[in-house]
Amino acid sequence: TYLGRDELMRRQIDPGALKAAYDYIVVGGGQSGLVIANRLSEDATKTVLVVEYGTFDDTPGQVEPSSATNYPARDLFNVTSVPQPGIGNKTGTVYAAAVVGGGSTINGMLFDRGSAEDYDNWEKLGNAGWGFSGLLPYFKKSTRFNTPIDPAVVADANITWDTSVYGTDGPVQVTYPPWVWPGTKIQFQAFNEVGVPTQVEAAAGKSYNAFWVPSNVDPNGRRSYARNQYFDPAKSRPNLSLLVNYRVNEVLFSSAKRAQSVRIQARGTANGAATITVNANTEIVLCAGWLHTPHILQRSGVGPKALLTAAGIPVISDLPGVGSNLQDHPAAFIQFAYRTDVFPNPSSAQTNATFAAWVQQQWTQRKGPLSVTTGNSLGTIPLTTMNPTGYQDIITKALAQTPATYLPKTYTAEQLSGFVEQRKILTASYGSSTNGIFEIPFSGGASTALCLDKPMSRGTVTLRTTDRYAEPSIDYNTNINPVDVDLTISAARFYRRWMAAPSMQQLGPTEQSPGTSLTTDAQLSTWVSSSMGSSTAHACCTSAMMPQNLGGVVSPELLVYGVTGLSVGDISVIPLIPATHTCATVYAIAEKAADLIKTRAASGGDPGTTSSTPTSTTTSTTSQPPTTTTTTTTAPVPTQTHWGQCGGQGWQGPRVCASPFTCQVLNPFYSQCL
Ligand SMILES: Cc1cc2nc3c(=O)[nH]c(=O)nc-3n(C[C@H](O)[C@H](O)[C@H](O)COP(=O)(O)OP(=O)(O)OC[C@H]3O[C@@H](n4cnc5c(N)ncnc54)[C@H](O)[C@@H]3O)c2cc1C
Repeated sequence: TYLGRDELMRRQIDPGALKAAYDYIVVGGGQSGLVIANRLSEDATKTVLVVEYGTFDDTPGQVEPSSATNYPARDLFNVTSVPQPGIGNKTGTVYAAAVVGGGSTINGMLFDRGSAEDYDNWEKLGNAGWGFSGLLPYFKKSTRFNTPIDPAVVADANITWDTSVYGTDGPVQVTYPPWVWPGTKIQFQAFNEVGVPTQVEAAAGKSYNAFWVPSNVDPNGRRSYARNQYFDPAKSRPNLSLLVNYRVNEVLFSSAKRAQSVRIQARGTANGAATITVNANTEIVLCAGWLHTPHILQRSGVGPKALLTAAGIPVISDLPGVGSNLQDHPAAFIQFAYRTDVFPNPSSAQTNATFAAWVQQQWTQRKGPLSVTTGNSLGTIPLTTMNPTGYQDIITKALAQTPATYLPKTYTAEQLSGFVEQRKILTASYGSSTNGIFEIPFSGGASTALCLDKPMSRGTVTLRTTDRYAEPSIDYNTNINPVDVDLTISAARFYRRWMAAPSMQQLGPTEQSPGTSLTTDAQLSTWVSSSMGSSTAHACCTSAMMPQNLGGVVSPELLVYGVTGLSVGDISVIPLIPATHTCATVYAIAEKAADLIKTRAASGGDPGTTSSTPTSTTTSTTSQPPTTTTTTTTAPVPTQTHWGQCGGQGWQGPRVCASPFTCQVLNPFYSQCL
């Protein structure tokens, strides 16, 4: 079957075979969790258990480039945000992976890094060692750059790179696919004409202006990701165990507030049904992603005191920042059409049968348009370029705001101070010519998503006080801060300038939305509200690495404040969202996290090795000891859904689906066929 159940059964450990204790327990076998589990289990004397809510996705197509825009529901949590007043009360799809390999199993395979300033900003927030120079070794360690297989495509499109900023033998394989739509070259030229030069290698800390971005695919064009590059090579290690289809409910603490065990429950079983408690000798590492790492912390008594008290959860550590500081890249969809587009273009396969046949023929050699994932070129534009005469006014406006006005009402004095620090750094980035504020993905198409890379608004992930096991409440607070609207208006006006560039005229661009009649700030602000979506699947920052007196949740060593033996190794530790798609950054964070964990274990520092009786944080579930009885998994397997491939390549807006599929626009950025 599509899930490859035999393979699934071979790979997962049986819940009955669980040991009473492991040296390390990694919560979540997603992207970061598999990296950390691999690195920790390199030491054969250390036992590592990974507990993952999802299962294996062995669908053959899931490693093909076409999977980059499918986002299969079987591999995602089913969550929707609360209505967003800043964008006309729309609710938004919440993107959080529920599958072995996590986001790396289903993402768009666009593999870029932020600019050096993005990471240096983290360091400025009190996180020594987390600037670009501190992370570069881990960007390298996680990657291996393969020379693109088609030198003709490289030469024709003038794709450039610098191998020195990638690894040579890291797990994740990175390269440029053998296809570029001809219109892309014209778009690069037009960028150059409006003051946006092309970078030679953006991954060298220069991912601003216009640049090429590789895909995380192997030389055969197949997805290279955490599951096949970090887990599969390590899966036969006797000291590494992965339990799938289990949810971690809580972390349990000793009376000395040392994280001592996790309480887990089979997926799909009723809350309050039998649970199992597994002990950790050395450390528990939370890698459940931006959505569930804060949720698990809150359920475990680590979070905002008022929230925990309302939910009847004893407070282990009052950390107001758990679940706050939520950031993503919201996107507004801008639509143009080309009257005199070059041939072939991303729509040609739908309109020209000869070209469609050629595309299929090329794909038999794993070349041509079907080798492309979501595209390989980006404009990430500094505000000083987008709005040279108005950027200073936006900065002044941001700095003049009373911070609490646009922040969640739950923010404490510490969190407000933390936001003020963030704002100082963010506004410096708004005035920088070497840091991008808006992303414009382009691959030959005329329409695209304008993605706000540095939002000023902050959202929340909040446990439901009446049902702690229900999915948490997600409030992105998209565009709640008017500065974000000003930035998006700047981006829309800049896009028009780009479309008006001399080179672009050979394509005959015509504006469709916002529409040429909308010119004033007020008109464009209405358009922003109607066209913007909350997420491009880059949510982060909900257990931020910042000083505790600024509302932080973890230290620069990634240890959770107020307890011992507990760390976070996933995307939620990011304090400020970088101007990049987040996958490559998560690999670097997880690689660095693994080194930090190993180093402190070797030095006998935190978390120590004391053991005492765990204190339960809830009485609503029943703990049962692990048994040695062999049982087969009782966790339900999601039902199969047919997923079709949407027509078109690159960012072409709503896509045409082949009958009998119906095209569903997920957000302005991506669409899929149901
Ligand atoms: C649809 C989509 C498209 C994307 N496209 C791109 C792209 O093109 N380029 C790019 O750079 N980035 C992209 N991203 C972002 C990137 O993939 C993510 O930021 C990254 O994978 C996050 O890694 P993580 O380890 O923090 O979380 P995840 O990889 O999400 O891992 C979290 C894991 O924890 C598990 N889990 C959750 N709760 C529990 C629990 N209670 N108990 C046990 N397990 C639990 C989940 O099942 C999941 O496997 C995309 C993301 C998505 C979702």
